[in-house]
Amino acid sequence: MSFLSIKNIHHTYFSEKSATEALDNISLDIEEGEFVSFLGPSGCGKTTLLSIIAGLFPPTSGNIQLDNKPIHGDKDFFIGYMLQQDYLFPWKTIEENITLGLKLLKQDDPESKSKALKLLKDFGLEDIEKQFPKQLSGGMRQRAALARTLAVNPKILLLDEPFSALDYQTKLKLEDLVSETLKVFGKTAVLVTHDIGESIAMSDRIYLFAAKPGRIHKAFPVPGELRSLSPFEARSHPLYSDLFQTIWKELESLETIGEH
Ligand SMILES: Nc1ncnc2c1ncn2[C@@H]1O[C@H](COP(=O)(O)OP(=O)(O)OP(=O)(O)O)[C@@H](O)[C@H]1O
Repeated sequence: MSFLSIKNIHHTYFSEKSATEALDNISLDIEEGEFVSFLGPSGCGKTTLLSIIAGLFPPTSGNIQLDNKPIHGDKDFFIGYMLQQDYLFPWKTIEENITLGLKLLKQDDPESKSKALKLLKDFGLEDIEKQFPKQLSGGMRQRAALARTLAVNPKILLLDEPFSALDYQTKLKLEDLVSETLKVFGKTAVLVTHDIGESIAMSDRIYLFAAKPGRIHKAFPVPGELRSLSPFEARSHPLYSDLFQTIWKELESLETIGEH
């Protein structure tokens, strides 16, 4: 079985007056160390699926397993979440924020702590470790959030539009840092994004979702030539432009279908 195995997931949100079918028969497999993106128009169920992978709630039906174990109810599973907002604790220093997860999990042995502090250094945060989040730029705060997420050594990283609130230059730099770090750590990751370019530059595979109900429209493997480059370098490769055009046309066709 694959590292993350999702089989025939359906999800419906029920309220007193209505039922919204958010996901219709989603099946996909992600191998350990792969980087996969969920791309698609608003409301196509990307965040719902990411939340189910995170174990925030179970799907209405279907099966999901991580590392051969069901996700729900298994407290050993370790899932790192990185969001648009950094959610650092404002009253704690950057160093305290990064080591906090270790304390909560009672993993703050000297070795884990020194690994966490090394991340701080690797991410260029060592000079500001005693500062508080509000003293830092958005890019620095996201770097600290990434270090905090990796410090607890999660099995999988779920990235929900983590770059979308940043200015363009910072976003490109952070994409490179995240991509390089995940390759070095061999981490499995799922990125939710609206940005076609970002999904091509960072992923091994892209799932394009369609809406109403949310479903996988098509999967696009990213050519290996791009995977050996940094996201920044990948953006100027001809294969990047080819895939961009292909996905753009598919997205347009989805919108046309939606208009009728
Ligand atoms: N808590 C909820 N209760 C009811 N309906 C919901 C809830 N959360 C999401 N939905 C509906 O489920 C569908 C999928 O939503 P979801 O947020 O997963 O899509 P998305 O692709 O992540 O959208 P976006 O890109 O805008 O964030 C939408 O129709 C949305 O309105």
